[in-house]
Amino acid sequence: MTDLTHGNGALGPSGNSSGETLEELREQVDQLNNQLVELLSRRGELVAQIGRIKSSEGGTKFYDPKREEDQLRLVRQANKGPFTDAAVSAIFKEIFKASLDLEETREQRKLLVSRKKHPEDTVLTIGDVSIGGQEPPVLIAGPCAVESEKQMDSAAQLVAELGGKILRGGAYKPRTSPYGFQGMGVDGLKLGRQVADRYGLQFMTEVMDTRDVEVVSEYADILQIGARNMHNFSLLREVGAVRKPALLKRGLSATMEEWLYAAEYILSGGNEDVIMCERGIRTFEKWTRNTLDLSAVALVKQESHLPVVVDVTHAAGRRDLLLPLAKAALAVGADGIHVEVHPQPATAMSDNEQQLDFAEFREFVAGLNI
Ligand SMILES: O=C(O)C(=O)C[C@]1(C(=O)O)C=C[C@@H](O)C=C1
Repeated sequence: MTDLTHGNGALGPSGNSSGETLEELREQVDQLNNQLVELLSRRGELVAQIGRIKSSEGGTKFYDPKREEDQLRLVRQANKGPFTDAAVSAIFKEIFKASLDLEETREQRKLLVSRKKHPEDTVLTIGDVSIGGQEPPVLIAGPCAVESEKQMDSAAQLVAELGGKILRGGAYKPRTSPYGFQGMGVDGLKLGRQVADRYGLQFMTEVMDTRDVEVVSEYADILQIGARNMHNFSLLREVGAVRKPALLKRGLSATMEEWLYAAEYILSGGNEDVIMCERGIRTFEKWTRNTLDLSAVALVKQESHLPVVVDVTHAAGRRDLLLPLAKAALAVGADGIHVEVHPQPATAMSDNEQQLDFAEFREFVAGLNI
């Protein structure tokens, strides 16, 4: 039925063609409402049975868009007015939504990232490194970008010497300018892998594109998802489909809820090994590049069972704040610290304002005492 007019066209301004009074008409409407509620209850009971069948077959996904579309088609065919097809469809969509709520139990509606679903801390084991729970905090360090064998080798040697466990280094760089250094790509992945193995470290590197998830997984121990990609749901799904731990940075302006939902994308794909990484958020403050949100660290640790680390390098964008921020992060319960170190920050191909040189890194680690 297609009716684009508004109102009850056939009736004159005085309204009533049957001669019934307002009260009589309202009484009939009340009776019909009762019948509609009764029909809705019967429908609800049937749908709840459908839900039980789906659960008993091991299903966790109750939403079935095709079934809803088929029903909407039949409903539109049956519609003889006066409501428009669009109006009837909207009513049925609400019914489907309420029906879905009936099918999913409270338990099933809890997020996988939530402590309500998983009360114990998740402790990730990556090679010989454990992160989360009561494990001592882990140091993740290395250059912003993989630039050369010499640069990576010297950084990795120092990271290992000072007790770092995870070597970082970007082979694909998300740069503000398309003319900035974009990273060494696969050659950078190979270099990072070789050097990490040489010093007994795990290798973490960023994956930016769904098309690279496979090759990055081949060389890296941890897939980093950068802040700018936290909302890239295709990438999150792709990382959810692999069996490699992922470090998920919080988006520049993401709320804690959005950040946790982003992690939920990965967990719901079957990849349960996610590390949350707070790296500062955009605020009105200009003296720091970002504002480190320590409450997010404490709160996400309360709400979620996943390990949380803090990237102090990007949090403030200033070397002089790295140590106090790292100490504060550990004090509120962070499971690790992420920091960038480069043999010659001044000539680094990216982030030369923020990376520590070797002497500063030694001082930082000594001060941190982890
Ligand atoms: O038929 C189903 O599979 C149902 O789950 C029932 C129902 C419905 O209300 O009709 C509910 C939600 C689904 O998205 C599709 C249909």
